[in-house]
Amino acid sequence: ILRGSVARPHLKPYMASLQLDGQHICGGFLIAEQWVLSAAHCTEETDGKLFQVLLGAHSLTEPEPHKRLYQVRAQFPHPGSNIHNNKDDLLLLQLEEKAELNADVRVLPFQREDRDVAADTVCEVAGWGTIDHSGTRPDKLHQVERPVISRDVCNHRTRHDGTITRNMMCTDSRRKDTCKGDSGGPLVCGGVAEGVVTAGSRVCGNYKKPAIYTRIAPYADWIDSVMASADG
Ligand SMILES: CC(C)CC(=O)Nc1cccc(-c2cccc(CN)c2)c1
Repeated sequence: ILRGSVARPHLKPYMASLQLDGQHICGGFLIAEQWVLSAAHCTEETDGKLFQVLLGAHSLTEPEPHKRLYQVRAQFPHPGSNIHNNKDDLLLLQLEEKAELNADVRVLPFQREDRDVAADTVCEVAGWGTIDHSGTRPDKLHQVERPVISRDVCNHRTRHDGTITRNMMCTDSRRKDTCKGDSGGPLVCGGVAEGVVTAGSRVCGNYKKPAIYTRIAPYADWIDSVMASADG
């Protein structure tokens, strides 16, 4: 998160850190006791290895009461996701067991009504992604508030030039923005997850390249079907 602030500890108890060999790679969030939602492009550099999922954390390194690293039983990238574009950039992770829910570990509801969030709505996004242009990675969770911008503005020739589909949404990226390592985290508007951070142009803090999110509502049926099929 560029030019945000340190989050209030454990006030975003749905946040997950997707890790490989103890290193934070991407964000994610708890959508059910045994399920985390993130971004499919986070698996681009994992060479087929499964993530480990850290829940209940504020600091990535310090001991905290309800912090716990969960093994992943299976990962389900959306079948339409690919490395060439941001389409269907969603990843469902089934935890090896149900997460123990408590004050620091809680499920975040996601939007099921497929209707655009109004432009200028101020939403918030959090993550352990880089916090400056030198690529400094924070130990503590950061957050930032960002206004939604309309799909038409985001698709302008000088911005994302028509690549933003109905299944995506954008927020203003002037100065304050998401960045490397924030992918997979939720865009929360009015306490509900409306979008999942995607890397898009992999540029941060440039107003010409608004932040892009995969809208969740259009994928509610896919999410439900994967959870139902794997839960048995
Ligand atoms: C395997 C993946 C972690 C590789 C990757 O995602 N790289 C990367 C590099 C630079 C910026 C970003 C990035 C992320 C989230 C939002 C944005 C845009 N604000 C950029 C992402």
